Amino acid sequence: MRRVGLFGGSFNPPHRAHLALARLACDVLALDELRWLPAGQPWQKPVGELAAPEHRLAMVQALAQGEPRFVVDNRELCRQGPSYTLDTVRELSAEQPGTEWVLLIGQDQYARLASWHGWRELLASVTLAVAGREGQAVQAPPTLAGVPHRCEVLPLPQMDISATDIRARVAAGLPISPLVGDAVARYIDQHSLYRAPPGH
Ligand SMILES: Nc1ncnc2c1ncn2[C@@H]1O[C@H](COP(=O)(O)OP(=O)(O)OP(=O)(O)O)[C@@H](O)[C@H]1O
Ligand SMILES: O=C(O)c1ccc[n+]([C@@H]2O[C@H](COP(=O)([O-])O)[C@@H](O)[C@H]2O)c1
Repeated sequence: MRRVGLFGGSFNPPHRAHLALARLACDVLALDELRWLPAGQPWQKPVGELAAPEHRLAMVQALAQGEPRFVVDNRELCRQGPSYTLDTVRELSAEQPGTEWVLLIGQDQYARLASWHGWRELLASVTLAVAGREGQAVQAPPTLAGVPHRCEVLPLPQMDISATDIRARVAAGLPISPLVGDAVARYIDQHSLYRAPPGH
């Protein structure tokens, strides 16, 4: 059976921890393909400083280029309304029956999974692959106690990188290439993204 990784995010902007997580998942989980899925409306994120869909798509393409197993999928950017992962999994399952779907998330999202739209059906439809984040080891949250689900742990070394911090650094005029790579840093600079201080 084909095993395909699904990696959704606001990617505002995408950064090196995302890339490390995606590469690690491909190798450790022997994925046939990994699909990057930038979210159109990440409905649980505070609105405001979200770069336009075309910018986030271009940055993901820049970060993900050159890896044969990576596919950048823009379906959530094209869809109206809140981006629900369950909608995407349903669509993909209809397009590619007989595929095992592996959903990549960080521990921060695992902890909140029971707040996602249709989370019980989602958990029945995918295998989770979870990476620890900011010192938080992978741990099933109490809200999922007693809920059967498949979960693999991704042994990602701790990477203290967040898109929030990167946006703050851009606004403060600090360098970000080590955090996002040269191509994404150049894109952000050329399109004057994230220059206003957060909250403005
Ligand atoms: N440093 C990291 N280590 C492990 N997982 C991460 C890391 N950064 C992001 N992720 C995971 O990648 C996915 C997409 O993340 P997202 O695009 O929201 O980036 P972010 O850095 O968390 O953004 P923001 O700071 O704006 O909240 C989420 O599942 C998140 O948990
Ligand atoms: O489906 C949902 O209800 C849902 C709720 C919260 C987050 N998600 C997805 O989880 C991924 C990471 O989200 P975020 O907010 O950390 O960028 C992204 O693909 C979101 O669409 C999905």
